[in-house]
Order: sequence, then C-alpha cells, then structure tokens
Amino acid sequence: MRIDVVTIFPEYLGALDVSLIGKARREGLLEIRVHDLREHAFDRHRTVDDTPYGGGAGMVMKPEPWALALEQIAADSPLALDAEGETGRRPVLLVPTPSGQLFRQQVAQELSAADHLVVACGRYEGIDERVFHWAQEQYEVRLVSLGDYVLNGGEVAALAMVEAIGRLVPGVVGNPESLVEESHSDGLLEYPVYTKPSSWRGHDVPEILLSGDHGKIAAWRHEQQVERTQRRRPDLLERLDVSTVAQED
Ligand SMILES: COC(=O)c1ccnc(N)c1
Repeated sequence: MRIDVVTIFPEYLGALDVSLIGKARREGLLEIRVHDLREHAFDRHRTVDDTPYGGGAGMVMKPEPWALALEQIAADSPLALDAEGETGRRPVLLVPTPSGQLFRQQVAQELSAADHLVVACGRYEGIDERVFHWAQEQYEVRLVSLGDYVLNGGEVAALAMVEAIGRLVPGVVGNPESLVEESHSDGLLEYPVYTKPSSWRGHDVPEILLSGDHGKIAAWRHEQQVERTQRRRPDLLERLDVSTVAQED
C-alpha cells in the first residue's frame, strides 16, 4: 500500500518511521511519503491560509496549494495508469476532521484494502470546502473523525488512522492471529490478559487460565468480552447481532 500524507508539519509524521509501521516501510510492505504543503504555496511567504469569507475567528486553508499538492500526488499514483482504464480506480483522499464519518475498526479494515491512500492534514479552522468537491474527480474523498473532540490539526489523527489501517495490511503484523482477538475485531471489547507471575502483590491470575482446558478458557474469555462490553460500551452491543453475544456452542 502507498500512503501519502500532506501537512504543514512534516516532522509530526516522524512517528511513522518507528516500530511496526517503520519496519513495514523498510520491508516495502508500506510505502509512506510525507509532503510539506508549503512547497505548493508560491507567494513570497508561502502562505497556506487566509481569513474566512463570512467572518469568524481563525484562518482557513487556501484551496490552491492543496489542489497543486493533490494533483501532483494523483499524477504520481500507482493508480494513475488505471485512470483511463476500465477499472478507473482512484486513490482514497482521507481527510481527518471532527465533522467526518466516525473512524471505526470496520472503516480501518475497509481502507486497508486500498492501493493508495492520501491523507490531508488540515490546520487552523479547516480546509476550504471547495477542495473536497474539486478532488472528487481524481479521488474517492472520505472525511473521517476519530471521535467527538477537536484537535489543533489533522496530524495526530493521521498518525492514528495510518497505524490502524497500516497494521491490517497483510504482513505488517507478524502473527495475523493477533489481529483476530482484538477489541472491535468481532464487535466486542477484548478480554483481559495476564502473564507471569501467576500471583503478584496479592493479585492472582484467574484459575481458569491455568487449567489448560482450552474450551473452557475460550468460553471464559468470550464471557469476559461480553461483560466488559456491556459495562463499558453498551452502545456497541446495540450494533451487534445476537450470535456474536450468545455463547457459540
Ligand atoms: C483538525 O482535525 C481534528 O481536529 C480532528 C480530526 C479527526 N478526528 C477528530 N475528532 C478531530
């Protein structure tokens, strides 16, 4: 998967050189390029923002630098060859914004199948809305939110989304089994985990986990998932079908 990130703070994306995502880049599983939006602003001060039409506080990101950056990336896309082809596949333009669709594991799963993701990190009061309409021709535009809160810019959200998506790309996580039993992978929160020592400062590991009875352990873990989800995220249960909650025989 090819991922391009456009930002006025490229250094913010340095975290993508570390750990599993960094390793996947070095192994060629993920090709991640970070672009400085200011390189596409051509006035003397490399201006990327201006005052909002209609008044109001703060500044809005100008459309032209974004269009120049996104045009250059689209032209360089591995999908560019398809633009004229019958598939006509377009890169996904992922825009982290508090006004977007909620980013959930299912969205990460869906986007992990994309060939080319371009992440637009807005700052200030946001990006001129016309950019998202203009970009429709060359991109599948997806405005996505991490939750109901506001950040100073899209970079932190971009890091979270790139990690959540990138780790689902085959080969990035060493043991794909570990992706199966994570929180939200089956719609439930994950079960509690323990390691040695079995007794620690008066706190013991649940006996069932020391029994070696894998059937009972699996049943206990599922019960824990359902109980935790009921207690911490009852909203998730409303979205689930009964079979996931009911103990499979
Ligand atoms: C500037 O971006 C944000 O404030 C943002 C992005 C994604 N999710 C959010 N909840 C906020």
